[in-house]
Amino acid sequence: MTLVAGVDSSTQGTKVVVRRADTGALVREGRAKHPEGTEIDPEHWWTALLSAAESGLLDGVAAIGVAAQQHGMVALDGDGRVVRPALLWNDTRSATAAADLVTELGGPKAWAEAVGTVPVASLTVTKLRWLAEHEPDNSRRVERVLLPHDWLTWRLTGCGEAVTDRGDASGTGYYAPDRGEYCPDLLRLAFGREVGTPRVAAPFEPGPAVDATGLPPIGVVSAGTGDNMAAALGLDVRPGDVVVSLGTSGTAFAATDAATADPSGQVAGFADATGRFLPLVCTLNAARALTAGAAMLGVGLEEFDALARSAPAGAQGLTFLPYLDGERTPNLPDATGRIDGMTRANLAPPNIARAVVEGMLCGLADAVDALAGEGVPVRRILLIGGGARSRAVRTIAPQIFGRTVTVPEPGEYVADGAARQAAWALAGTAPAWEPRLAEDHEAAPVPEVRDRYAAARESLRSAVA
Ligand SMILES: Nc1ncnc2c1ncn2[C@@H]1O[C@H](COP(=O)(O)OP(=O)(O)O)[C@@H](O)[C@H]1O
Ligand SMILES: O=C(CO)[C@@H](O)[C@H](O)COP(=O)(O)O
Repeated sequence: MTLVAGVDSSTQGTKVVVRRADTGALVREGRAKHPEGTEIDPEHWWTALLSAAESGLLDGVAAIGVAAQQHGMVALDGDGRVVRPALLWNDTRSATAAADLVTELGGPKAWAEAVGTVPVASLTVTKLRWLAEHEPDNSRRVERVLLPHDWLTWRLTGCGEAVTDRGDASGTGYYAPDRGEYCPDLLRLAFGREVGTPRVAAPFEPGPAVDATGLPPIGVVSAGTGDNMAAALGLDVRPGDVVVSLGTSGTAFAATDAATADPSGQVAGFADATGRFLPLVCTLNAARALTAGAAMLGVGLEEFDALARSAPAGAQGLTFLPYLDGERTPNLPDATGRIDGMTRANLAPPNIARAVVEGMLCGLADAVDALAGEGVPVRRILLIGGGARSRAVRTIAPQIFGRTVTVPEPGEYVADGAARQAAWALAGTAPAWEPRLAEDHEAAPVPEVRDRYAAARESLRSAVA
């Protein structure tokens, strides 16, 4: 029995799955947490990977792939040491740098045409500008910039050649997914000079063997990819499927044959891990809005869930804007959250819990609309990520999205996608893995919840403009 492994090194933790290469059946899995914060020494990802893989988890594995949170800036000096902790996708300090870069290139349309995406603080290119402006000494030492998954793959393979894939590269802001090329002019614009970038491997290219102390011998390391691209691969998405992932970030994305270039900046025109494209909308506030809501009410996630389900649709008039960590879509990095519509009659824990779930989902329903506005067909919504484990989320989602919501059985779809990439790289052909079980959730739409949310969002937007 040939085994393959997939790693998901996401914002809050590392998950590792080991699956059969022929059927995709789950054999074993491991996990470890990452420290809190929006900057982190990449060494923590490495120790989390070793810890998730301890007790022989990877013994007998023939190939491994790594998927990780997108966009993080891992800046290395000439000796391959990090010059500072990695700045993560959810670190908003480069928001001014993003706005400056948009202006300097000639506006949002120029960026959409160049790289498919209008930079916001999440993109690596804006973090390079921030580094150049705020930390000149560190900046002078930078020889190479990698993404989190590139760095982990490089460590796994003994720090030889650094490789990436077109999916993760497309989230840098200095790689054009439609042309399949880096854009040295944009690196110079952002950083004042060019820096080394990893080679972009072909989809499913088999890489070298694992060469790292603390791990067993594994013959093939695939190129890896960004976590959203890996989830698309793990779910084997088809035309018409839109994935909504409720992790630390909220994302809505689809795999398409044509590249997108949205000058409004809502839809990022990423590439996927298979040679296609992955238009994607990302919010900064998803599952952690639920944990913050539960903490505010002084209850655990299960009780929070029960409270939300006990309140009527619309939370008796409460509307929650979930911008607890600022927001990326809409681009309001300095925004804060808000609860509107409070009265003596409706200010009760069930309504607050319900409003938090509804508000978080409304942000993702806007994301699905933005994809549709770019011509992405929406025939099925697939709900995944930690937040999809909440029963309240699963039952309220069809009311907010106004359509059937399909929830695949709980699982680690990012790590699964990385494992599938590894199996594909090993065999040279697509593995025919069994489709995963899924449950359809239906409910009558409640459009007034989205109408109230839209009014609150626009009122906040005009207040900060
Ligand atoms: N039953 C649940 N209800 C609500 N949130 C949950 C539940 N289970 C997990 N979560 C949340 O999901 C998040 C982790 O989801 P995950 O998709 O693994 O995120 P990431 O990939 O960003 O690390 C955590 O914030 C966790 O609190
Ligand atoms: O920035 C994005 C997508 O553009 C995020 O989706 C990150 O890739 C982090 O993902 P999670 O930790 O939420 O899975």
